[in-house]
Parts: sequence; structure tokens; C-alpha cells
Amino acid sequence: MGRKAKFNEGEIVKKGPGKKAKKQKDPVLPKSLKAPEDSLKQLSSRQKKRVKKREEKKVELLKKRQENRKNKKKESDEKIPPPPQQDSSEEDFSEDEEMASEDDNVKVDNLNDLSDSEENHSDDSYSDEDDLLPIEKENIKLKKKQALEEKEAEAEMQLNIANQESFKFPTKESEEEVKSLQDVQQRIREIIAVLSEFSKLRDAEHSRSEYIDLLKEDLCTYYSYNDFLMEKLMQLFPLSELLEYLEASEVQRPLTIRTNSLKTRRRDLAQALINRGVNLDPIGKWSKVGLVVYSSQVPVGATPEYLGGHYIIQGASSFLPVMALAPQENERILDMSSAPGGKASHIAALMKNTGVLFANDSNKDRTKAIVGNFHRLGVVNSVITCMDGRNIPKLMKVFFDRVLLDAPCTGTGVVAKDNSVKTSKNEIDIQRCYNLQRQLLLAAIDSVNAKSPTGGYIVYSTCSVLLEENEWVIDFALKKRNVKLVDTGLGFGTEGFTKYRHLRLHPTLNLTRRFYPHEHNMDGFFVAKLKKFSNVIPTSDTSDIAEEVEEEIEEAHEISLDETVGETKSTKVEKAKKKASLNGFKAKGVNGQRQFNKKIEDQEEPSKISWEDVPKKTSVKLGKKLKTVSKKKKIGSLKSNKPDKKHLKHKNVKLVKRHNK
Ligand SMILES: C[S@@+](CC[C@H](N)C(=O)[O-])C[C@H]1O[C@@H](n2cnc3c(N)ncnc32)[C@H](O)[C@@H]1O
Repeated sequence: MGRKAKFNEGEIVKKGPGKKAKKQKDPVLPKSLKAPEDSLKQLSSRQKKRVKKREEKKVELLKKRQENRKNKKKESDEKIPPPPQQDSSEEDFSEDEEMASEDDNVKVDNLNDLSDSEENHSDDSYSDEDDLLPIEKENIKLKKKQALEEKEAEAEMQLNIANQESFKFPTKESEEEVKSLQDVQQRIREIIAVLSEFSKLRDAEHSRSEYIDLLKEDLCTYYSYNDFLMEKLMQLFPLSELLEYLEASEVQRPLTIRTNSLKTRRRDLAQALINRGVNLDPIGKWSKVGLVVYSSQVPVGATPEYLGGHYIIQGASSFLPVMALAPQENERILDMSSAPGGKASHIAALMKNTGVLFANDSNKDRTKAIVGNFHRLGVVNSVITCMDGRNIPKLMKVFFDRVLLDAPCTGTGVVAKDNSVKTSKNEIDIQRCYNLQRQLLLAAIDSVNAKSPTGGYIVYSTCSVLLEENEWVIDFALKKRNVKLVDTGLGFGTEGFTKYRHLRLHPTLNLTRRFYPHEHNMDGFFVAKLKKFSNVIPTSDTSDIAEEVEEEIEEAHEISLDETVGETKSTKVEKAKKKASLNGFKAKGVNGQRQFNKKIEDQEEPSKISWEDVPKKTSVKLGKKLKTVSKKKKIGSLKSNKPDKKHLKHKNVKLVKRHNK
């Protein structure tokens, strides 16, 4: 293929021109790429001088070495007579010695020339830099800059450490001094630094809780939260993350819109809005309908596209519960608390206006907003109702394929939108919320048909970050109804809590998802997806594994008291306990948990439960306490995920057994 280039022209002896070669000359390397014949020609006058200097030095060095060698030989010839025979190793040794002495000389020379060589070195680097490409020069500059920055950072860190060490716990007098916000911020950092290495940096006179109280006080001052909410947040997040969360909550989330797929496609909508001077992008890979708006020359809530119902302004987090619900065409779906209809219209779009969508809200005024939005967005498969969601199962029990409960909540996840949340919430508000949320969730579950061929799902969501309104509500439902948690299918989000301080929640709560402003650039949000596996509502005396465990222990105890069987009391009880632990429950703690559950169930009206009420470990005591255990059985179950039938079957077996005995 083609002619071969001959870059080694000098070496090749031509055998004679070929046919082609006669017509055309062989290709040769262009002059610009060829190595310069006389490299000195290319050097500047300064470089030439330096090269000359180096050459001279080399020659001098060589001369010195030769002289040294000659002198040595002379000395050795005069002093030591040559040995008659030398073996090779000795020869090597003398040679080594010679080499070493030579090296020493060189070293001495080098040492003498140190200042010189340093000069040379800098000269060399200078000349090297001269030869470098611009990009390489830039690289060197960048490296120098980086090194400088590292040095500065190190110095700053040392300064911080020095500051940390000098942090003094404030006295009452110093506390009274008026401080700027900057001072408060600085002290927040200092306290966090002390808390991170408490044993080393603490003031021995002050306890950890004193430091934490001081930190809480400063955080409340700096971020304008009330004491109650700040304490809740401090319990939720590790300190380092807490600061990130608080900072992110100060900033509004990006403006996002959802394409109404009933009327247009995202691509067409984006083009139309770009033409109007809207700077936007797809929201992310996780949504096919979301767009994030960076800037706009027109009000996004008043464009012809908006008025024509091609999109709705909706926070990114609001997409999530509907995506988790995954509505199907021709289903019967209920949005239990749907005003102003943002999520409900998304559900209608995914149903492609088929089936029936019940959009309910207890607030009459707010339902008007649902009507308006549905008109604008072209939702035609809906029935808008205004009733207390808790009453829906009375009218439509086991009726829906899917239910969304986007529950009323404290809104602690959306402080960036509504600053008043920071200071307006207290314990009573939270209790009021979670009591209503629990009742609504049970009603939502009771409205769903477990036998739905396509569904049987309930999605629960809130825009709160508090555990009491999220995992705790779900944990309650898991105990009260025949539902189990399933994957939300969202593919991202932080796992829900299964442990919180000394509270232990159902292990599957890790399937729920939390969303945070500092992690996901969304409002604080919670999503859980439940699957109903039986339409039977467990009654209060329906038992569960934990109860069975207690029964077994009780039974064993009764038997041992009767002394009808050969086995001793202790062995019977031990056997039962073993069986219990095999069932996955420890006998210890069950009773305590039960008492705690009862307290929750009794809370129809808001009342104060502090986390300290949660029992850590309460052992089931045998003997006198047995009566109390059996009384409590009537109150409720610890976990009612088991279908009733199975349980009753089990009970029957047990009754027969007892009868036989
Ligand atoms: C978080 S908002 C719902 C937002 C709505 N899902 C959306 O995306 O547009 C909670 C709603 O619950 C309603 N609500 C409060 N108590 C209710 C109850 N007992 N039954 C039904 N809805 C209730 C409120 O009126 C409020 O509109």
C-alpha cells in the first residue's frame, strides 16, 4: 500500500531505482520534524555559554581524576611491594577500593561545587523551562500554586487547632455580652471541634451535655430555630451532617416543573419554553417528565404553555410518592388527601385518564384548587370528594387498587419554603400530627383491596423529616394491619430508620426512603410503600409470634406448677424460652414492648410520650406477673403481619392440645 517512507536514508544502500521510484522521489521526513544537525545552532547565546561551561567542567573533572589515579599508583609503587600472586577476589577488592576512592573524590568535588551546582541546577531548570511547551509550563505553575495552597491550608489548620485548644467554655458574665452572628458561627465550629475530640479538648469542669446544650443554643440563634425542633434535628443527624442539613435548608430548592404527559411531551415543552427565554434542563435520569428551570425571562407560572396545562410547577420531591405508587391504566385509585391536586394530576397522567381516580381532601376550600388544576391539566377520569379520609373505608371498604396518602404533616422538611416551621412547631403539634397520620394510614389500608389483580398497594408520604411522623407511623401500621413493606422502586434516597436512640423499629423499615436537601437537593421527604396481603383486619385479641412466645412460656410454667409431667419447672421454662428464641423473639423485652405499644394505642388524644418512656429491656417475669401478661394480651398485638386464619388455626391446635392434657 503506497510508498514506504525512508526515515533512515543514511543507513540504507540503494539497490537501484524501481519502476515507481523513477517517477517519484521517496518521501522524506519534513525538515521541521528532523533532528537538528547541529543542535548548537538551535540554542540561544546564553544556553550556548552554559553548555560550554558544562563541557569545560567535565574536562576539568576528568583531568583531576586522572591525576589522582596517577598519584595513587605512584604512592603504592613506592610503599607496598607487589604481592607475588593475587586472586581474583583481591583484585576485585582493590578495584572496588579504587572505585570508592574515586567516588570519594567525586563526592568531595561535588561538595565543593555545591553552590555552583545549585546555581547550575537552577540554570538548568531555567533552560529546561525554556524548552517546555506552554501547557507544560502551565502545569509547573499549577503544581507550585497547589503546593503553596497546601502550605497555607496546613498553616490555617494549625491555627484552628491552636484556636480549638484555646476554646474556653463561656462563663455567665461572658454569655451576657452581645455577640455577632459571626461570633456565634465561630463558636459553633469550636464546640463541634471539641465534641469531636472530647476527652482531649474538653474543659474538665463541663460535661458533654453542657457542651451540647451550648451548641444547641448557638445553632438556634444562628439558624433561627426553636429549641424543640433543633433538639429533634440534633437527634436525627450526626453533628457534621446536621450542619450540612441546616445550611442546605436555608437555601430554596431549584424551581422544577412536571410535564403534563396528557397534553404534551417533555421535549416539545422544553423547546417551547426555551423559545420564550427559559433556561432549563431535564431534572435527572430518574424522571421522564421533570424539568429544572435555572432562569427565565418570563414568569414560569404564567406562560401560554402553563395556562394551557402543558406543565405544573411542582417540587422534585413531589414526584416521588406517585412514582412509588406506580399507577396502572384502568385501576381504581384513591388520593386520600390530595389538595391542591399536584400528585393526583400526576397519577391521572400515568393512568392516561383511564380507570377512576378519587381525589379527596377534607378541606373544602382546598378542593376548589383540585378542580381548577384538573380543568387546566385536562384530567377527566376523576371524582373529587371532600371528606375526612378516616371515614372513607366506611363508604368504600376494600374498593381501591392503590391508595396514596400524602399525609398532612408538620412540614419540617420544607423550612426553606416556609420559614415559620422553624419556630412554630412543638411537641403537641407533632403528637397531633402522628395520631392523625396513623388513623389516616389505617383508613388508607382498609380502603385497598388486597386481592386486586394489579395492585393492593398503599404509598405513604410526608414532607417531614421527623421519625414520629414517618417510620413510627409505618411501624404502627405494620402491627395493626396485614401489610408488609416493599421496595419503593425509586432507586435512590436514604434508608429509613430501623433504630432510633433506644427505640427499635421493624427491620423492614429500611425499605422506606428519606430525602434530604443536603443529600438529594430536594425538600426533606419520606416515602414508604406497603403491600396489603389480606383484607382481614386483625382484631385486638389476634395474636402474633411474640404473643405465642409468651403463651408458650406461660404454658410451660403452668405445667411445671401442676407437676403433672416428669420434667422440672426450670427445664420446661428453659425449653419454652429456647423455642421462643428460635422463633426470632427473645423472651426478654416482649412484655416491655407490649406495655409501650399499649401506651401508643391508647393515645387517641394527643398526650405526652417522651422517648424516655420507651423501655430498654424488660424481662418477662414468671410467676406472679403472669396474670398481667395475659390481661395485656387483650389490648393489642406487637406485630400483626400474620394472617388471621393461620393464627386461629394455630390457636385451635393449642386449645385441642390443652384439652387433651
Ligand atoms: C400535604 S397536603 C397534600 C398535598 C397534595 N397531595 C398535593 O400533592 O398537592 C395534605 C392535605 O391533607 C389534607 N387533610 C388534612 N386532614 C385530612 C383528613 N382528615 N382527611 C383528608 N385530608 C386531610 C389537608 O387539607 C391537605 O390538603
